[in-house]
Amino acid sequence: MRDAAALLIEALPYIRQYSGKTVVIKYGGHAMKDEALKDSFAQDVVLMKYIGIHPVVVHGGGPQIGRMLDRVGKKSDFREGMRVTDEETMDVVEMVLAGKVNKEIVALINRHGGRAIGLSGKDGMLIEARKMHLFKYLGDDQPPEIIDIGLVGEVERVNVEILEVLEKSHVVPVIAPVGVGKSGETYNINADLVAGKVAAALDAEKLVLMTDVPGVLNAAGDLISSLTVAEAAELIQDEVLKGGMIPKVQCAMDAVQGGVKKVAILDGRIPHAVLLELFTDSGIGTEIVPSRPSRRFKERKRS
Ligand SMILES: Nc1ncnc2c1ncn2[C@@H]1O[C@H](COP(=O)(O)OP(=O)(O)O)[C@@H](O)[C@H]1O
Ligand SMILES: CC(=O)N[C@@H](CCC(=O)OP(=O)(O)O)C(=O)O
Repeated sequence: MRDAAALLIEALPYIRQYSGKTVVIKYGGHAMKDEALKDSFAQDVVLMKYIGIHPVVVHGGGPQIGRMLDRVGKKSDFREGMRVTDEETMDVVEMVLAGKVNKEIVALINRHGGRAIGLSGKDGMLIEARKMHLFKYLGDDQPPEIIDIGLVGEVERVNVEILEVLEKSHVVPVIAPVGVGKSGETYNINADLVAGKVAAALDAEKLVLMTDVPGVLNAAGDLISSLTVAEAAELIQDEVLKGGMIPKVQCAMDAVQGGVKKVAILDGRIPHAVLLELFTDSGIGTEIVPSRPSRRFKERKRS
């Protein structure tokens, strides 16, 4: 009993810090595997809202899209963590993200006593997007090769009006990473990138990116508990970060530089990962900070 009281008291300064503030949570497709974990995530979100924090959920659904593409006989193809998206793939992506996955998370939060509402980037023109191009470096003497990855978008603008209205209510917004272009075209956007832009547009107190590894790992596989923007850029350049971890860390860097106070990448396989990160002294996962002039970054062993 005394332990429970001590735990609540440990949480008190953090509850005071976050109460009345916005926390954006990116809920990745890989962290949605297990029913008990999904329940603990929904409980965390509901508890946050009840104690006066404004949680905003941005979800992924990469594995779910992959399974649906398999069922219709289409292969998944990725470049630098981005799904190559032709028109047929875009239809499947929108159906899975804005339909099935979004409504599943909304229902989950509501089942745990919250009031969630599902939005895609098209609702209220929430996420205005433009086509993304990837550039491949071919040497100093040549222009880079432009890689066309189809209907993949990057966020041009987040129209936060609807989110600001919801902040004043009991409703938790749950956002699917589908964007809308100037001529009404639909874009598939990496969910981490959407979460970063939404957090910056809302001037969020914290951005939490949930994934299926303990956090950012160094070349030896150890967890890096704190990472500056410059150190993160080095890890990308040295190819220590691969696949989906590249846009995740890039989004964390952008968010920090865009004014989000705190950004953490953490293990969504840990029950109540969000609460542990927000409300305990030690936190979990990797925090990304703007700079740390004098100290070397600490590393702790992956448990
Ligand atoms: N240096 C690294 N540290 C941690 N994870 C890495 C690293 N490099 C590549 N990864 C991969 O990035 C994955 C997380 O990205 P992604 O699959 O897009 O996650 P999510 O779907 O949870 O957003 C991890 O499962 C891991 O395989
Ligand atoms: C362009 C792009 O790659 N979009 C992603 C959108 C979903 C996503 O980001 O899901 P996770 O967070 O679960 O990986 C995709 O099609 O898989």
